[in-house]
Amino acid sequence: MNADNAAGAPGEEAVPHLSRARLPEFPSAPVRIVHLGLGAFHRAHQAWYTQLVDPDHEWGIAAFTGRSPQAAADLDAQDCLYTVVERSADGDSATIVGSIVEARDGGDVARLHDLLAAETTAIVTLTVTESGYRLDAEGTPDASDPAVEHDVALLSEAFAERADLRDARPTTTLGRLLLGLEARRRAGAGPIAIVPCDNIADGGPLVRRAMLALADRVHPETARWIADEVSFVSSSVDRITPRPTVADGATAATLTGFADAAPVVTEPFTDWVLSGDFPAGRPAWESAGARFVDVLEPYEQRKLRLLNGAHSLLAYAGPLRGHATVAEAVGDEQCRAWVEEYWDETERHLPEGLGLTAYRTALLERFDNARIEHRLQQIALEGVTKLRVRIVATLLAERAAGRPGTGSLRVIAAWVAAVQGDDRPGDASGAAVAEALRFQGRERTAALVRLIDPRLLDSEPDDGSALVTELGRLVDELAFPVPEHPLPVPEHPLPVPEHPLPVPEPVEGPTPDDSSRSA
Ligand SMILES: NC(=O)c1ccc[n+]([C@@H]2O[C@H](COP(=O)([O-])OP(=O)(O)OC[C@H]3O[C@@H](n4cnc5c(N)ncnc54)[C@H](O)[C@@H]3O)[C@@H](O)[C@H]2O)c1
Ligand SMILES: O=P(O)(O)OC[C@@H](O)[C@@H](O)[C@H](O)[C@H](O)CO
Repeated sequence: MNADNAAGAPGEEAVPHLSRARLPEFPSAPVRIVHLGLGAFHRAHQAWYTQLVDPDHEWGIAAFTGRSPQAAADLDAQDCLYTVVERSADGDSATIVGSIVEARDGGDVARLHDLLAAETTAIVTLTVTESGYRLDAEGTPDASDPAVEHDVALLSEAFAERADLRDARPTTTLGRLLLGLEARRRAGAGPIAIVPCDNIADGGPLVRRAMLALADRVHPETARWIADEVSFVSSSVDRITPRPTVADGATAATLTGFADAAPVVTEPFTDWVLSGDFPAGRPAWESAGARFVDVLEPYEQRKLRLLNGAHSLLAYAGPLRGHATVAEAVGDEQCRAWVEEYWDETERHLPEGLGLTAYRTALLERFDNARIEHRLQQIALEGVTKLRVRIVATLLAERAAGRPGTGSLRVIAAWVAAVQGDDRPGDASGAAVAEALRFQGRERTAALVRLIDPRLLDSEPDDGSALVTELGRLVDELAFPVPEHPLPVPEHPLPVPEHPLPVPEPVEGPTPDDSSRSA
């Protein structure tokens, strides 16, 4: 074995790296799917489903990173093979996955161009995080974001001049996707499906509107082609997949016998519900349990509001009570009671027939799995966008029904407490959060709420005054909790001296008032 292609300290038996030459059962399939956002979740979910349903190796994935090229380099070094470790409360099992056949730096726009211009490419999936779409509260590309404006200017020039698009360097996800779609239009390569797989609501129509708005600003002819030829598919995705750790490589090697620089650890549970058309074909994902439905909304709302909403609650309230992971936080009776309170409230605004009692029980079991080390710090990132998606609808509905919405308000209160703390969670809206924090007291609270969604204040009869008061009370309660056990009362009260302390005799002399008189 070549020493360059094996892991192990001197003296230890070397563990071979994953490679297709060693594992001929994983031949490279031709690329038919392009993925944007090569992170842990894509590897544990869409790529895993694709492998399960593609025994003849017809559906290869070319995956692009979003920001750092590292994940692409790590995967590329092992022929894009990697290990999915399924971690239940009882133990681990491993699967090697080979459906990703090309891993690229997201900046390699020329390759993205060529892949989308190919008729054989049928699907683009995305997992670039909620804030990676760079949308404002109305769901249009955020015109106050300099990166969005940079791409609009750059692509307007490139599209108008019919320049070689391979030379253009847009930096945003939607800008890059628009370049790829223009390449497809010019090549006459036909229709294609775009499938956002992030935790966003109504993802197909949302990304379609955003894409059309962007294209309309850049080149209206391209916008018309997208409206006619591109299908935007909504999907609700679920599989808890924490950020990988160094220890995961060792686990993967023990389970498979291969060293792996890009393993993922995930829970056994998985779910994928999709709605929309695939005009150029798709893998039979339903054979691995994915469901294709006409109306996605109920499944999506159940998942985003119950699972992700509770995750956000734990992510902000948990650390205030000393917890670092989901399992630790949900094991705390107080946090669990807050989750139940939030769920009771959320349930009132979910459609019937979704088996919510069983769903909640199953969620608690999944959260309780302490072998999945899902760090609250990771979930706490990007609170502005996440709370907008996960919490706002329930809170608006509760307030409209004349109820306080305490369970949902508490999630926002916990976020307010977190962003006011020393270790503020990272956020693409960080500058706006910092701006809001320049205010004090009620004004600060109102400015922070307005960032999440202005309707939370504007839809209130008193312009949100009572809501801000209630929020302030909840923030105080979270940040300065009343001790659960009041300070102990000594069993034997301090003895009262039998003889009171002697009162000193008055001292003779002038008082301050006397001084003027004595002068
Ligand atoms: N991890 C999970 O448990 C899970 C489950 C369901 C859905 N998801 C969805 O998948 C997303 C990604 O999760 P992950 O675990 O793969 O995260 P990750 O950090 O491992 O990967 C995220 C990917 O998106 C890219 N990215 C991040 N911010 C970006 C930006 N602003 N612009 C462009 N690209 C950007 C990163 O470079 C990376 O390629 C989540 O945000 C969520 O919407 C995750
Ligand atoms: O991945 P994020 O950062 O969008 O959100 C963190 C978690 O709430 C989320 O990843 C869940 O684990 C996931 O949605 C479960 O399917």
